[in-house]
Amino acid sequence: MSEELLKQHRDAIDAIDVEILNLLNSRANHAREIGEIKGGGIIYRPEREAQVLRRIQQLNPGPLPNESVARLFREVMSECLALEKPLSIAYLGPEGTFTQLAATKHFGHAAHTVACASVDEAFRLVESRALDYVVAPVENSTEGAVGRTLDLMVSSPLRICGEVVLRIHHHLLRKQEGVAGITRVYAHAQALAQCHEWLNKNLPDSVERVSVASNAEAARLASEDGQAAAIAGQAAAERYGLVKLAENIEDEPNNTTRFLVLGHQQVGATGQDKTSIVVAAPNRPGAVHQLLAPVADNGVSMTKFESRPSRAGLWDYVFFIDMEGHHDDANVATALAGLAERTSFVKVLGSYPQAVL
Ligand SMILES: C=C(O[C@@H]1C=C(C(=O)O)C=C[C@H]1O)C(=O)O
Repeated sequence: MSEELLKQHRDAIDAIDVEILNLLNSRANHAREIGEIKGGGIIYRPEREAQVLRRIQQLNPGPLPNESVARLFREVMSECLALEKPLSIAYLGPEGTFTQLAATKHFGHAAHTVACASVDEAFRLVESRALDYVVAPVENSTEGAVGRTLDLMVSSPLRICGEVVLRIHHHLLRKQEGVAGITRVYAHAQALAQCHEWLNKNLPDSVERVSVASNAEAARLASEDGQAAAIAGQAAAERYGLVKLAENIEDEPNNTTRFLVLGHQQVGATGQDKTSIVVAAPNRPGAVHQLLAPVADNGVSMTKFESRPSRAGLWDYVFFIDMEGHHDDANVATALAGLAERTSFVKVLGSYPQAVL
């Protein structure tokens, strides 16, 4: 190893760090000025943040991978925004849930995440403006829709302003090493389902599977109960000081959850957006097909179609539809107008930038 060469590179890094530091602070000063111009109005601008991240990735000359530069700039923007006004984000707690991880992935570490007892409470706190945004899981690649989030969106005044996609790794966790003496395993119902095959193969039938409100709650319970194990993620394992007995026990290697970010604002178009709506279709043959004709006729791609009981009558359904594009884009606007003519109920839940990270 050449000590001289090492020193030269470290001196260069020291000089660059001073430049980066000064540039970061000039950026922060501009953000603060922008905060003044916004004058107490809406500070967080998801469309602008998505554009910043996409542009950085397009301009990236390497060797840092696009994902890394996007993560770094995500944090830079988070700190700049916090100088304008720190954001508060409601999520299903306790600390250490995947939803908290999703909130931090989307807003960066300068945002203040607030654990709530339920998704309902998280929605309520944002609806009453006690907190700024809510992050809630909406679908999982293995287990499908998260019904409660869909149901809440039907009547909530909140609008979707972003999406977060997170790879979900589950681990079998316990207070102490070894599987001997485990009589129950705590987990969220979705996690139990996502690890169903693994559990059948690796734990005796006598181990009771107990469904609890969240994966972090499962970890918390296991931290107080020597006869229990929990299924939860890395963050929950660290938060509750648990030992990992088995890693990545999800049955599907690509197990991924999609979360939505909801707040009080409408988000402008970025050119790479999604629009989510919920519609009712009359209960008669061909109704859904007819309802969707304007979507196909206007060349709008549907990325999701999900039915839920409407709660209005037996075997009455509402349909959650995600499509590519923004409601201000001409083809989406025409499709939405066509849909509205064919049904008594259509609600635009929001148009928002497609996930960048
Ligand atoms: C600086 C702004 O405010 C926030 C911070 C941003 C940033 O740091 O680049 C971008 C969008 C906003 O969420 C802005 O609106 O441009």
